[in-house]
Amino acid sequence: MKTVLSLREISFAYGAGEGDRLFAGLSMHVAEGEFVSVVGASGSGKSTLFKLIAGLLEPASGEIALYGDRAARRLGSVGYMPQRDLLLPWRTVMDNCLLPLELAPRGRPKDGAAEVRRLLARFGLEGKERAYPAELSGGMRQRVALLRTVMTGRPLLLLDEPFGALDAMTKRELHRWLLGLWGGLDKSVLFITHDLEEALLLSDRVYLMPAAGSGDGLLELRPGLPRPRDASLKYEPGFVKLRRELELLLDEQTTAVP
Ligand SMILES: Nc1ncnc2c1ncn2[C@@H]1O[C@H](COP(=O)(O)OP(=O)(O)OP(=O)(O)O)[C@@H](O)[C@H]1O
Repeated sequence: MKTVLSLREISFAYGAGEGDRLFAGLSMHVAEGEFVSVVGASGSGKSTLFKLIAGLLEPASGEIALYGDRAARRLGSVGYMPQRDLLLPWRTVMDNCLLPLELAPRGRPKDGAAEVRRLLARFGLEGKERAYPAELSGGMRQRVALLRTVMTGRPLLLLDEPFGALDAMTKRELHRWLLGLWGGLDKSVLFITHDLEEALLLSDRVYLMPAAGSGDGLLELRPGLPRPRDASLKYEPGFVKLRRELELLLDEQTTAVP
C-alpha cells in the first residue's frame, strides 16, 4: 500500500522560550485507504499536529511528506475539517458543498451539483439541498461539513473531532452511518477524537499523543479488528479489552508530564 502521509521527527513550539516546546520527535504515517485516529489529552497538541499537516503551520524541525514528496505544498492539498462545522449560514446545503469547487483554481465544474446530489443521498441528506444550516440538526450539519470536505477531492481527509460536540445518540447514529459509508469512499482519513470507543470502532490504527512538553514520541496501537464492522462490535469482549488497554496507556501518557 502506498503511503499518503508521513511525518518524520516533527517538533513544534508556539513560543521561543525554554519549556515552550509542545512536542518533539513525532513520527507517523497514513497508508492509502487507511482510517487512522489520534487520541490524547486535551492540550497535548492534536489540533496543532493537524494544522502542521494541513500546511497552516510549519514544524520547527522534521519532515512532512505527502505521497513521498517532502517538498509537496501542503496548504490546500488535504481536505481539512476543523472542530466546528463552519458551514456558511447564508448558503444552502448545496451551495455550502459546492464551496471547495468554487475555491479551487479550476473553478466550479458544470457537473459539481450532480456530484453533490449523488453524495447527498449517500450521506442521508436527500431532499436537503435547498435547506439552510440553521434548519438542520447537529448530526446533519456534521454530515454536510463532512460531505463538503469530501468535495475538496483530496485523497487525504483530516477530521478534527467531527462528532465531539454531538449528543451520545446522534454520535452513535453517525458511527453506524460512517462504518457503512467508509468502504466506498476511497479516502484515507486521519481522525482526532477524545472518545476511545470511537477511535477503536472506526480505525485501522490508533496513535496516542504524548503529554505536552514530555518530548516522547507517538505510541501506536494496531487493534486488528476485522472489517466490515458493525457498531455492536463494541460489546464484544475483545473490544472491551482493547478499550481498557488504550485507557491505561492514555492514563500513563497523561500522567507522564515532567
Ligand atoms: N495559536 C496559538 N498560540 C499559542 N498557543 C497555542 C495556540 N494554539 C494552541 N496553543 C496551545 O498549544 C497547546 C496545544 O493546543 P491544541 O489545540 O493543539 O491541543 P489539543 O490536543 O488539540 O487540545 P483539545 O483536545 O483540547 O482540542 C495548548 O496548550 C494551547 O493552549
